[in-house]
Order: sequence, then C-alpha cells, then structure tokens
Amino acid sequence: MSLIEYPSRAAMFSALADILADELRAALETGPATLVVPGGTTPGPVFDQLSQADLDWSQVRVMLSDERWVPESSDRSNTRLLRERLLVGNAAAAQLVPFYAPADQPEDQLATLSGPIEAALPITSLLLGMGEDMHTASLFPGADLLEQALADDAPVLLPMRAPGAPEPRLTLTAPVLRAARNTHIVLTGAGKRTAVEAARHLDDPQAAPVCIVLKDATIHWAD
Ligand SMILES: O=C1O[C@H](COP(=O)(O)O)[C@@H](O)[C@H](O)[C@H]1O
Repeated sequence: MSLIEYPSRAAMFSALADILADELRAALETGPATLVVPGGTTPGPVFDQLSQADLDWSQVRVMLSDERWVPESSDRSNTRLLRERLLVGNAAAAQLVPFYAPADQPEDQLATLSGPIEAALPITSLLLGMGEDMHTASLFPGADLLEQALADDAPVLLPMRAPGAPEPRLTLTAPVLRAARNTHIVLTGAGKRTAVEAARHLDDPQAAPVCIVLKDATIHWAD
C-alpha cells in the first residue's frame, strides 16, 4: 500500500479529482470508462471538482461501490449524493449505473441491478472510502454475507446486513473491487489513519475488510 499525506483536506480533494480525471481521460482514448465511487460523508468535495473536469463524460459509466437500501429522498442515499454532487456540470452527461430501485429489500432487485453493473466492468478508476471499523464499500466486519462477498467466485453484487449498519445494503464484492485498474482510498482524520495502519498489520479481511484492496491501493490521507 502506498500512502500520500496531504497538508490539508482541500489539497487532497483537489489532487484526487485531478488524478481521477487523468485516469479517465487516458482510458477514454481506447473506449468507454467506468468510475466507481463511495458514498458517505467524505467524497463530496472530490465530486464537486471532478464534475467540472473536461473529458468526454458521455463515455463514462458512473456507479457506487455500495448503497444503503433507502429511497433517494433519504439523506442517507448514496445515489442522492451522486446526483447532487457528481452528476452535475460537465459530468451530467455521464451514464449512471443504478444501485437502487424501489423495493422493500435489496434481494427483490438484485438480479435487475446486477446485469448493468456486470456489463460496466472492469472498473477503470475505483475510489473507496473506509469507516473506522475498517469496512470499505459495504463490506463490514461481522456482516451476514461477508464470507460470500470475500470469495473469489462471489457474484458482482451482494446484499449485506451488519450490526453497525442501520439499513440493509448492496455492495460490490471483493473480486470486482480487486480487479479495478486503479484503486484509491480517501481518508480523513487521525482515527482513519490509525485504522488503515491497523488493517495493514492485521491482514485479515474478515476482521478488516479494507485489506482486500490495500496491496494495490493508493491511500490519500489528510487530517
Ligand atoms: O456507509 C458508508 O460508509 C463508508 C465510509 O463513509 P464516511 O462517511 O466515513 O466517509 C463509505 O465509503 C461507503 O460508501 C458508505 O456507504
């Protein structure tokens, strides 16, 4: 794992947006590109800048790493964050690959959502977040289907329920995340820095699911 420490969050968010835009531009020289991004509280400022990048967004497929099973009217909806902060400006031309469709439970839409996700693979640029519990995407320690999601033959998408997660989730699985061409993890604050170092030492995806991508990832950190 390589770690870049930035002097400020603003500097990190801006640098990350430039890096992702450069990766997408390079990939677009040979065909369509797929950008995968996290939800949560951290990536909004990256989206604000990336959405203004000058590239052929009509050839970019954008999807989440994971979604909370809530409608877009909820402020916990990761899709809502994407629509409000990334799929605007120049990036409004991008193709959103959906991670949510109205239904009581994620299992009800699993087959419908999986097809377009599979068709958009492999991932060109993967941006992930991480919680202090060392979860990434919705691969949580102690989650009901974690073992299945970590397996080499896991389907692209799985539902996930975890003690620390208030609602059911849908998440990309380990083989899909590991196959990304470029992997970045965006982290802020001392707690997440400690957590990612602990995950590296643990090297145990059951206890620290973020381990699955650490070998090839660039960690971007600012206090
Ligand atoms: O629930 C989630 O949490 C992680 C971390 O979020 P943050 O608020 O600590 O930045 C996020 O990466 C994931 O996509 C999201 O669904």
